[in-house]
Amino acid sequence: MTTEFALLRGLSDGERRQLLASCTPRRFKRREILCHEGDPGDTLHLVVSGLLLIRVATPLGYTATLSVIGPGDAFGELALLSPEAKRTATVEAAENAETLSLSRAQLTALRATYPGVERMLTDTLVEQVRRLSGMVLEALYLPVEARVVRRLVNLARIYGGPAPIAEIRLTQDDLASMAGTTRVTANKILRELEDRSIVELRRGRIVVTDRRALVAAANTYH
Ligand SMILES: Nc1ncnc2c1ncn2[C@@H]1O[C@@H]2COP(=O)(O)O[C@H]2[C@H]1O
Repeated sequence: MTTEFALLRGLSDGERRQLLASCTPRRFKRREILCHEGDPGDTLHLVVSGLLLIRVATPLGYTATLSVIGPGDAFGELALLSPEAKRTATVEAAENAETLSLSRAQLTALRATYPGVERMLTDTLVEQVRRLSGMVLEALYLPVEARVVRRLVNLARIYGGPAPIAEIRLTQDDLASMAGTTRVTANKILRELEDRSIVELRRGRIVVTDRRALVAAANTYH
């Protein structure tokens, strides 16, 4: 089955074919770093397989996991959009992964020829602004329980697809940093969910055993 890339949705079939033909297939091993925060970047990656962690250094000097991306997602577009820009995050392979990469030079050539590519880059920025303002709203106005539960719902989708049970292969530290809280608080919320038979806590992973109940719990905060 071919991966459908959200980023390429607005392109015509011809434009999409041309763009994919310019890409270079790359393979990464689990724990390999695909790019470092602060480094100059000149490659856009489309994720074909595997899951990748988006990490940043916090103002207090910790490394926080912000997000997990997987097949059909893209990363690296931000540093490409401005010539001097540095990578805004470190991207690490959570498991073996494959991407299709496109260099700045290739993208520049495609931009000059295909109008859909220019539109695609604008759409990407609009999407980033929407995502970031959503995150700010959540961080400012949702209680911590809601943030943790909503993150779990999202991660269950990424790790479990349509399956009724989702095994999220992340630590409680990762979940805590994605929800903007401490491990102690995240653990307390997870234990309450465990008491309600919604999740099971295992070493280095969180198993969502009742996704329907988890979604219902997330909806109680609307
Ligand atoms: N909060 C985030 N959620 C998802 N992806 C992100 C986030 N922050 C940065 N990225 C991606 O990580 C990439 C790191 O390199 P770039 O800054 O070029 O482009 C960045 C985005 O594609």
